[in-house]
Amino acid sequence: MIIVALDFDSAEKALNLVDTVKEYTPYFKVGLELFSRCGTSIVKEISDRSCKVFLDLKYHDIPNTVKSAAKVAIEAGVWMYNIHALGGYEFMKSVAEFNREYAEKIGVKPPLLIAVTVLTSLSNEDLRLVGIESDVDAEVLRLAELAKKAGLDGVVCSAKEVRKIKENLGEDFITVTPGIRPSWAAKNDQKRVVTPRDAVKLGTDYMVIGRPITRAPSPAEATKRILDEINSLEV
Ligand SMILES: O=c1ccn([C@@H]2O[C@H](COP(=O)(O)O)[C@@H](O)[C@H]2O)c(=O)[nH]1
Repeated sequence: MIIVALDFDSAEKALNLVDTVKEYTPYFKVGLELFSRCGTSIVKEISDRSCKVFLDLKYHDIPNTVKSAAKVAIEAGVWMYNIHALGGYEFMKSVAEFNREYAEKIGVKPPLLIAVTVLTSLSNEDLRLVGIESDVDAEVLRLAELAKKAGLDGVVCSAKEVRKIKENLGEDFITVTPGIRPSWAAKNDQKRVVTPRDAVKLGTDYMVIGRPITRAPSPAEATKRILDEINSLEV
């Protein structure tokens, strides 16, 4: 499944893109730029088009502050949102409990809650520079284990780490993987990249794809090309 990252500076640009590619995928990601510009109205406008919103604000703060922000995401009706696993076990556990309890209180289905492990723009060398001695693979698995124990639904990681996560934590534990790059697209600032075809082979649940689609001369053709490459796996 493809989640298209709507990294735009206006609702108009984002909604044009949604209208152009929603026949290929109903999943869209609203991140820091678009949410800072538009707030929850953009979530409503995308949901009104029968599409699902992954709110990618990567909450990382003390539990009380994040629970207050999570209220906004739950009330807005997002399908999925995320927090940083580095916020810690107690933090993740209390947000997961709050997610279920608050959704029940206001009478909605709890959104999926997932944890960011190690950003796909980071490599082993980058971890060393911030004092983390373990390799990315080991760090991702450790944080994913903690997220599962805390009651989260899944993690954000690179598709490179999906097999290890599924083998250790089960096929049902959701993996959401940015850093997806078709062979014909630029890597940009992503370091742990995987092609869409390989990501599917590795068992990713949701691929997050931004610039290869949104900055393509024809976003619809780029999405179709990616889907054709994935579907050619089945022949
Ligand atoms: O580890 C992470 C977590 C989130 N992202 C976000 O995904 C998209 C990727 O966009 P591309 O244009 O395909 O690179 C972007 O919105 C990031 O904020 C990530 O890349 N890595």
